[in-house]
Amino acid sequence: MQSPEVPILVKRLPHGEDLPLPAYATEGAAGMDVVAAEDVMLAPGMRHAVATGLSVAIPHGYEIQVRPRSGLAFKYGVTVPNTPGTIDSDYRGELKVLLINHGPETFAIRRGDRVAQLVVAPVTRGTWLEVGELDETARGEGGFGSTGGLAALPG
Ligand SMILES: O=c1ccn([C@H]2C[C@H](O)[C@@H](COP(=O)(O)OP(=O)(O)OP(=O)(O)O)O2)c(=O)[nH]1
Ligand SMILES: [Mg+2]
Repeated sequence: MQSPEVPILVKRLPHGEDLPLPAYATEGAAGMDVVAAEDVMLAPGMRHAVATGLSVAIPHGYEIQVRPRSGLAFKYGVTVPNTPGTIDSDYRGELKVLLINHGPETFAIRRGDRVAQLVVAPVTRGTWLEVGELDETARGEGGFGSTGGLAALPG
């Protein structure tokens, strides 16, 4: 089955003019890999908002989520601290990829490297209905491990 496609307006900024647009690496990929538009030396523990050289206009009712690439996280400890980053449909500034280096070594980002992936997603907005009492449930106020630890559930 074909996935629905959402057209997104994209503008290349001067420092991103020669770079490829974010692209799906395979037919079934959920995210488009996005490349860095700058060189960055990311020392251990440091963060950086990596330029992509792109600004976008996402249709109303959609967002773009900026997610880490698992390969960078697993091999180097380099990930997105605000994952999933949110690109609002009304944002017209440069799309940036926030990265943090949790690894022990400086991570060199070269212009053109695929640093994260962009997932286009529908947005569901809520409205508040204020009440005095909420309905009772079996869970109630239990949370944060209330159902037990890592072992399988009994039975
Ligand atoms: O990884 C990200 C996250 C955000 N943004 C841009 C697009 C987004 O629409 C805007 C605001 O993001 P967010 O709402 O997460 O940040 P905030 O700290 O709440 O800032 P603001 O007060 O501007 O909403 O910043 C990025 O370019 N990359
Ligand atoms: Mg915000």
